[in-house]
Amino acid sequence: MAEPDDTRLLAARHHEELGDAFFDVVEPARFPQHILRWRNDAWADRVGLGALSDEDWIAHFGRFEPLPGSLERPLALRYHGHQFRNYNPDLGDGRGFLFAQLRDPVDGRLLDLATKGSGETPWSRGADGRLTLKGGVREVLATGLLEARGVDTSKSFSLIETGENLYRGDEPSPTRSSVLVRLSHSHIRIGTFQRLAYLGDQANLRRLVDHCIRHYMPDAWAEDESARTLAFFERACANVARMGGQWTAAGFVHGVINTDNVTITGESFDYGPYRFLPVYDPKFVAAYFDPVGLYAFGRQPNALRWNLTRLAECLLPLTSPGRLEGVVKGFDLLFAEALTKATLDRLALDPLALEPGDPGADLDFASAIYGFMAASGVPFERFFFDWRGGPASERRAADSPVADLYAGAEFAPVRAGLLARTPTPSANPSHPYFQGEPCTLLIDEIEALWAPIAEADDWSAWHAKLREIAVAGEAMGTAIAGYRRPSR
Ligand SMILES: Nc1ncnc2c1ncn2[C@@H]1O[C@H](COP(=O)(O)OP(=O)(O)OP(=O)(O)O)[C@@H](O)[C@H]1O
Repeated sequence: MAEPDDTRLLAARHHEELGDAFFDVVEPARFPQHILRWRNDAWADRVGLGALSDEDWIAHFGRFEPLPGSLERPLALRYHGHQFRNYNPDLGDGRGFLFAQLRDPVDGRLLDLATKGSGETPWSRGADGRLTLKGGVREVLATGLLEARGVDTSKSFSLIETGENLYRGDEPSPTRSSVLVRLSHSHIRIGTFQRLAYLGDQANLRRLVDHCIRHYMPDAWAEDESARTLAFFERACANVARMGGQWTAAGFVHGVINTDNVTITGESFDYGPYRFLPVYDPKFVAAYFDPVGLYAFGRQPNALRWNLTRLAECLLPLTSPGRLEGVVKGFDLLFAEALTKATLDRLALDPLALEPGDPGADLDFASAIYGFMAASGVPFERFFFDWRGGPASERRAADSPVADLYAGAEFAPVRAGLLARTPTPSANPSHPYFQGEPCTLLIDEIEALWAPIAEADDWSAWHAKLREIAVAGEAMGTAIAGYRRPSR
């Protein structure tokens, strides 16, 4: 068995403690090939796996030999979910499993290493249990740019091409296969609760609430079950609101906000048909299979509130219905505050805080920004790039290719708000990144990165983009470390 020679790996096995009603032990697929395409060295270093050789990396993340001290066998997790508002009781990890758990040595958070495309499970529903290479390539890009834009997202930890031919309706087929490993702060989905509520399994519902509090929000603990269930729900709402605010400020359209795709920690994950916005547009829809725009950019907060309402319903046997409803009613304000914070973070500006504890001026400022973006059609990322650090970038913004948009009367309140605030230390206006162009990932760019891989197995443009994303993350103070080549 290949072993990491870095002793910092803090392996854990907490999911198993929930009991075998929560998962099925499964076998990984045996792939005909293992070609390492991406290893996330920055995060691997952080969690104590950075010293693995490529060979050992493939043994763990392509053949799924257990990591020492972690799970002995992979666990396909059980869950249900509303998909586009239709309840589906046949879900569960159909092409993935929980491979390992570990503690982040820096902040102590419990992290999961989980897979996508690792083979069939009892929940595959007749499908192949695989992930296309293009799907994996897109997910690595999305997670990288979201991290750079300050979104709490799962990290793409490993991508290995696996040498099979797959058939898909939405890709020219046959198409290449891959297995992805992601690092995430829990995979406990709203759908994990829904399954227990559907089965009427109150004992396990209680166990799950207590497990979530213990491992993901220990400050919510209270002796009284009703009080701690409510505190758990409040934390989950705040986490999900934070994620929604970060998505909006990042110009990100997730595309499939089903209850099996939202976790109680509010860490963004599952990157299928996602898009980044070219310009601010509430009607923008990412998924071709969302004809009515249920998950359009401007409807993301509603979708998240709807998800949380489903979570509240699951908790009805454990706490007061009226108080759960009160928390749901507070979601819109939580979201507005989260969006304001995420917007200020993206601009690296301190809040104005005219009155202590009164976020009013900052909320108004965020509204003015998005109002301006909608009315002017300024390219989404351009605005944040031009104005990062507010007054610290005023001169640079005057030289922007869209400077004329900043000269109109509609921009005046935004300019005043920008100039009234103090840049934070992470504004970093002299970083070389801000002398170049904003880092974007629009759909045409993604297709152009994929084309040379598909046509000539040429990965250079994809790696160049990942390097560019890493530089953007460094400039914006969001990256934990720089890019390193994927194989050595
Ligand atoms: N090719 C496939 N084979 C088996 N199951 C699949 C396949 N594609 C999707 N599924 C299952 O269908 C459901 C919805 O798919 P979705 O794409 O939202 O999830 P996923 O990306 O596979 O997993 P996750 O939500 O962990 O990111 C999941 O239960 C997933 O496991």
